[in-house]
Amino acid sequence: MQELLVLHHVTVAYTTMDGIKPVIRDLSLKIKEGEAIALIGQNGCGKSTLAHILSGLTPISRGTLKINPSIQNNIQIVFQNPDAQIIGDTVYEDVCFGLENYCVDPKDIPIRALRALSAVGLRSAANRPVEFLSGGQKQLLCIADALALDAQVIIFDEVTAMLDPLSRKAILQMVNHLLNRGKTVLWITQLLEEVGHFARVLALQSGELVFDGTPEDFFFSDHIPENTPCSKLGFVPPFSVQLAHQLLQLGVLSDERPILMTALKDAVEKQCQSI
Ligand SMILES: Nc1ncnc2c1ncn2[C@@H]1O[C@H](COP(=O)(O)OP(=O)(O)OP(=O)(O)O)[C@@H](O)[C@H]1O
Repeated sequence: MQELLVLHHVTVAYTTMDGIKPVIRDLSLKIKEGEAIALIGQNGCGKSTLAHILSGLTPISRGTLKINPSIQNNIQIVFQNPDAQIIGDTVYEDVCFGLENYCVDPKDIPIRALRALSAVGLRSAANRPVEFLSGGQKQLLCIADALALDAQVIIFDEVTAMLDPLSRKAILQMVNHLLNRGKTVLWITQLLEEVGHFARVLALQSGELVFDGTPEDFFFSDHIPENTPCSKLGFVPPFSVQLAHQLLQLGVLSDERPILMTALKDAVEKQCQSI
């Protein structure tokens, strides 16, 4: 798979009243076509800043960012705060706004807008004024805006924070669908149980990339839970991972490394069947 985004020793610093404050420190990273990446880290560690660098919204102070020409103007970001990106008066107008800005053929706009709204469950709210939407519905609308533009790379910045469990599940299924269509997804989250939906996990700490690997290695690289990168870096693993570690220690599981609750259930069922 070709490299789409390459960060080479990137530093971003802001001038504050206390002097120059680096928020991304000497970070190198390659993102390839079709990758499914979860980005985690505590509040203020620089996740959104990294997302803004990758989407060209934040200039870098030092280092380089190479964007593959095939994705120039084809990276979309869904922001943490939906009010920061909603422009239209109605739900339908908001999706159309982005399409018009990207000079999409006017005859294709209604089809693409309504298809994107259907994908997030807002088709029936197309004519509703945006101020009548709940916070979670506004977030779904922002996701529809990005879907309508059919971007090659989509960055989701903590988009499930305001969503109920069913909407969260639906969005994660939609992300899976995007990945199956070859899209590249960077999923920023504070919810470690979501990491199991992705193939690669990046962890940031004070602007530094402190882990880059598979979720399995992040949660299970050592059979002692306290020695895994997850615990050593101060993250609390999701309940399913904590339970899996206990079952591994008890010998109920042998070498499985389930992260999602569904995977844990499957692993336990398999063991039960073999008894
Ligand atoms: N324009 C700015 N000027 C000065 N400091 C900034 C600016 N934007 C962000 N910061 C600082 O950069 C740091 C990283 O912010 P960022 O929003 O990237 O963190 P985050 O990991 O996304 O946090 P959260 O999980 O709370 O959203 C924070 O300390 C923040 O205060």
